[in-house]
Amino acid sequence: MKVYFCGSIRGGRDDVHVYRRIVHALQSYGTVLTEHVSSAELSDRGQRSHTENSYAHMNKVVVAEVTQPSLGVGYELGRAVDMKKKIFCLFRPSSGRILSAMIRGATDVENFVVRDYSKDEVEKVLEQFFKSRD
Ligand SMILES: O=c1[nH]c(=O)n([C@H]2C[C@H](O)[C@@H](COP(=O)(O)O)O2)cc1CO
Repeated sequence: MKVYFCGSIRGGRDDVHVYRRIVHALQSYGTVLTEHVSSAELSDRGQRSHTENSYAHMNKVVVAEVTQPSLGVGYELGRAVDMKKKIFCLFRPSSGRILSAMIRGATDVENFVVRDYSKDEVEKVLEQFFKSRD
C-alpha cells in the first residue's frame, strides 16, 4: 500500500518529531510517498514547489497531522477529497488549538476521518484506522 503523509512545512515545524513518529509507524503498513515531510532537516523555508508531482503519486490513503495549521496541508486535503481518497486526519487537543471547522466538519464527507489523539497513542490510532479498513 502507498500512503501519502501530509504535515506542516511553511506553517511551522514545531511538530516534526511527531511527524517522524507517524511516518515511522506508517512504514509498517506500506510505502510512505512523502517521508521528507517528517525530516528534521527540512525547515519551514525548505522544499520547492512540486505539488503536481506529489499528486501524481497520491495513492488511496492520505494521512495528515493537522495540529499545526498549514495552508498546504489544507490544500492537499481538499484535493484528496476531490480525488475520493481515504483520508485520516490526526489532531492533538493537548496543543490548546481548536481545529479548523472546515477539517473537523469534513468528517461528514465519505472516507474522511478526524481522530483526536495524544502523542503516545500514535501507533494505536494508526493500527485502529488500518484495521478498520481491512
Ligand atoms: O513545495 C511544497 N510542496 C508540497 O507538496 N508541500 C506539501 C507537503 C506538506 O504536506 C504540506 C505543507 O504545506 P505548508 O508548507 O503550507 O505548511 O504541503 C509543501 C511545499 C512547501 O510549502
